[in-house]
Amino acid sequence: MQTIAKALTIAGSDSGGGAGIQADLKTFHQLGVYGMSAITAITAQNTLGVAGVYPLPTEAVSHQMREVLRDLGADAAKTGMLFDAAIIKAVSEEIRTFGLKKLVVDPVMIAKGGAKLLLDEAIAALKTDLLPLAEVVTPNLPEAECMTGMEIRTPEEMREGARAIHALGARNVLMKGGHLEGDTVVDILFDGTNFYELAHERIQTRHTHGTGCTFSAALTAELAKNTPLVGAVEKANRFIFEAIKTAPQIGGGHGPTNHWAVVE
Ligand SMILES: Nc1ncnc2c1ncn2[C@@H]1O[C@H](COP(=O)(O)OP(=O)(O)OP(=O)(O)O)[C@@H](O)[C@H]1O
Ligand SMILES: Cc1ncc(CO)c(N)n1
Repeated sequence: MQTIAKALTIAGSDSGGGAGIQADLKTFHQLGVYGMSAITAITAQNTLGVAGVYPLPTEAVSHQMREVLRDLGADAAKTGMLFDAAIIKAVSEEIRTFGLKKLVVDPVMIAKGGAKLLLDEAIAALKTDLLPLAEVVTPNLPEAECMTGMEIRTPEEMREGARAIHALGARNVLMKGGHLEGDTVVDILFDGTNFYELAHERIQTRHTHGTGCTFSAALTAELAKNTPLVGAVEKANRFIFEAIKTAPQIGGGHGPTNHWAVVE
């Protein structure tokens, strides 16, 4: 019996189920990976927005990670919403202690409805403590702008932004292009030497809640299964495209994607 691949999500809870650890665990499961979680914050949230944010005590986050990693271990892990510098530092310490190498950092900062999921005072800790531990960091364009101070609105500016973020220590940078203008969505992977561009048509829909979480969870699941990085990014890209295209169309606002999406 082949040992099941295991992935750990270190992220916030989205009560609406479309983003956060809920999206991550559903995506891990759909891609055949055993999912585990260390919750960093609770949000009272639905498709209309985030009504409340309740960060957990730092020790509660560290303790969840230690209990999972000392017993079950993880073949790959991702970080999502981390909220403040203390949580970022505690999470970074446990990642170093347990030697987690296949780490996807999804630098969650602002929810689609505009709610702040990362305090401004935590940006520095994200860059100095967490990015150097990342196998790959997956910023959307506003997050990349925040981390670099650059304006990033075009594929060329995405490539320059990727270089700048790589210089902060992440081994690979996946710039997510959902916020680009126009009918084509381009994701750009930079490995420190080469750029890999994945372009596809923009799906005209409002149901894109949690697309970044779902994408990075799919990427994490593939890395947990030892898929090489470029192949893992390609699979995650296909998964999120199908998940958006077949979204369940629920909720009065930005609805969730389809975490039951099937891709080869
Ligand atoms: N309308 C769309 N049509 C097709 N692909 C999309 C669309 N919107 C986003 N994507 C894809 O979804 C993935 C996530 O990109 P996006 O920029 O939406 O992340 P995000 O802003 O972090 O998402 P969220 O904040 O909702 O979690 C990328 O692979 C992107 O190409
Ligand atoms: C808990 C949580 N994490 C991440 C996002 C980003 O969509 C969200 N809306 N909620």
